[in-house]
Amino acid sequence: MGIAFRKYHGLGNDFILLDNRHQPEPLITPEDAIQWCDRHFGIGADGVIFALPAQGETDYTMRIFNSDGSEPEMCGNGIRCMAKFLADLETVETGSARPHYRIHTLAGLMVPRMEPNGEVTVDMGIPWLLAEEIPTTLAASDSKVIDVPLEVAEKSWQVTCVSMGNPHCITFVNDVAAIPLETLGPQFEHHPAFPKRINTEFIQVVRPDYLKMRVWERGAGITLACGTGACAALVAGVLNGKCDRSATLELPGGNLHITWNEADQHLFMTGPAELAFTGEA
Ligand SMILES: N[C@@H](CCC[C@H](N)C(=O)O)C(=O)O
Repeated sequence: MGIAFRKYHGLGNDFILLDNRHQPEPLITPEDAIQWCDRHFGIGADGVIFALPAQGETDYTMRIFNSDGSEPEMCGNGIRCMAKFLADLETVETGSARPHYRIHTLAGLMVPRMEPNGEVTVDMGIPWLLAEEIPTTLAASDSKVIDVPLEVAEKSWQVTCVSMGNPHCITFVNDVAAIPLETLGPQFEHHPAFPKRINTEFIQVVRPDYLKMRVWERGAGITLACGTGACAALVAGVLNGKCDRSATLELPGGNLHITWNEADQHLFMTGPAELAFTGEA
């Protein structure tokens, strides 16, 4: 007997979801995840997500392995997919699903809420901005990293760093389509200034409420969308005076809507989460 899985995606950022609610340890190893995520020899995905038992005052716990087997702290598109997965499981089991979930992650509490149109809005918590929190050596540990120079591929880039629990390095450019992401991405990811590696977003400001984004993800490479990256990019845009606190982020896989509340500093992300197919591996 194999392990049953369901594959979901958020704007083409795709994940294998496992019902791990009966035991606290992930059903498969990081090595298995590498094999399962392989697009030629496996199921194919950007990561594997485990719906685990609750911790503390939460409903469930989420863990994720990237397609290279590393374990990130958080995943924005993934948590929308996890909410949809849980709602689908609960509907089969009890005939109805909760309108929202309190989910424990390595980045703290996240709260996805189901929208009437099928999209999911997630309270992503508060961004972390200090260099030691990212982490990066680009500034003193208790300083923010806003519009500082970083040497990559024999060029100086002005970068801003934001942690959404996981680390992001954001660069504003005139034309995202002109960025050679395949060659630049790995050089940002493995730059010695980032001891835990980094997710890298290139952002083009079309209007203060509309940004275009391309992303190179730590542990996964080029993906069609990144939820934590879109949140980090909006925060970087606000910190650099380039965008509004509420904006649409256009990614290769589609659009996300992000709002950074002034009152409590929480970020809210709204976007789709869809079932692609189910199987057994
Ligand atoms: N695609 C995700 C982020 C997944 C984790 C990332 N690769 C990391 O290592 O931090 C998202 O939608 O946020």
